[in-house]
Amino acid sequence: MTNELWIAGAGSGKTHKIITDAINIIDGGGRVLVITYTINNQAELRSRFVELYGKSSEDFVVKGLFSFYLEDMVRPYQNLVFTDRITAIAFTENNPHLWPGSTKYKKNRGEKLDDGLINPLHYLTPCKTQVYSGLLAKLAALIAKQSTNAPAKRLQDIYHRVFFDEVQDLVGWDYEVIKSLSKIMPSTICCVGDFRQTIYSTTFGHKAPKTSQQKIKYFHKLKFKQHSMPTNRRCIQSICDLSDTIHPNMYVRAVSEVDNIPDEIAHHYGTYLVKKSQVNDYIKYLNPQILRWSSTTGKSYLPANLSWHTFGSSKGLGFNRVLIIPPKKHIDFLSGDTEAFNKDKTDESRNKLYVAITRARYSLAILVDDKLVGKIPYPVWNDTINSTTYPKNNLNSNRT
Ligand SMILES: Nc1ncnc2c1ncn2[C@@H]1O[C@H](COP(=O)(O)OP(=O)(O)OP(=O)(O)O)[C@@H](O)[C@H]1O
Repeated sequence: MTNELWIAGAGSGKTHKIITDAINIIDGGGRVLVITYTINNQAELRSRFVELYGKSSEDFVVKGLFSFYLEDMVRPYQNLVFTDRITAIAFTENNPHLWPGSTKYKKNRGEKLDDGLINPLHYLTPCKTQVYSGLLAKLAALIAKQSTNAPAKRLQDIYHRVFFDEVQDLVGWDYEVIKSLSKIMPSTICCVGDFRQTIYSTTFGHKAPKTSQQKIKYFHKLKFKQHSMPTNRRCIQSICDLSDTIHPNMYVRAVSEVDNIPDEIAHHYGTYLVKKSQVNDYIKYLNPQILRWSSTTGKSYLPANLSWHTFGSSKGLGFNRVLIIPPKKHIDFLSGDTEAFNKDKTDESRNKLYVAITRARYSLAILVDDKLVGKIPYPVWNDTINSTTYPKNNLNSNRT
């Protein structure tokens, strides 16, 4: 057996695979570590493990990426580099060594001091007890090197399998860490992800690999065996077909394996437009999970006290019914403007649309201005619908 890379589309069963593999290992007396980037995905992994296993287990360990770096890669060996104990992570989206809003570096922040020793101010805040999140992977890679891979040896002793989920979000130094681990663990690591869902980046900077092609090449260089999963097990075919339009000509067609629509859902399924003037009725009758571009999108016309996710925070989740509140750019794209994303510096906006669409199992509705109806090639939710035809207690927001 070799280390594995599973790259597969939304809803193909990547999370399901992690959990069922983990259960098999735990039933055989083993211990599993799953590392993922977002808090929502950590919660989703834990709850789906309990759903399938029937209870929680201390042999199923889920950690956020930064906690993993700090607890497993850095802190046990930090004396090799720093004297003070690192107590916490200082979260940084931007390079903390640059003056804000500028490309100018602050003084004395380089990695090495004049005497060749490591400069604490490169990795740690001035009080020297907090480590910058964006430099944790670099520090973990440094410690792995200086300790001749002691963290990997320790992990190999503790865990029978180590999963990295949402691997598309890893960049640069994260890959140096995976390289150091794979030297000691040639058959323990399983990386799982979908490059169409790259919407975060774990850190700033220019270190490769950054693009999906570079990342896949890196895994191949480390001798990871690549696998795929051919079908979508979450979304019905019409939702798969809409999701396939988001990255045209890049991937094979998503084929749905969902052929059974529950009775309580069957009165409304498929892909629809919902007019702004009817959004309150739609929400009232169908109780969809609301996914909005940002926390403020649609604020002026959506009812207050709704439960919602942003497109980004919905990653990893699934719902029977979804109502998308898109930004103008997404509406332009869905109206046929194939160049709507052309000026974007990254694929984040396009990928967020793909993530949002693929959260829906049975019905996907997209909110549009009334005047745009007719310009977008999807049916409009039936505005003459009679509320008595809708069951009061439907299953619309059940997570999958
Ligand atoms: N082998 C399987 N047997 C039965 N159900 C499955 C299987 N694989 C996946 N499913 C179901 O299909 C749905 C989607 O699976 P899952 O969430 O694991 O996909 P995913 O690839 O992680 O999705 P995403 O990347 O979009 O978050 C879930 O409801 C899951 O329970």
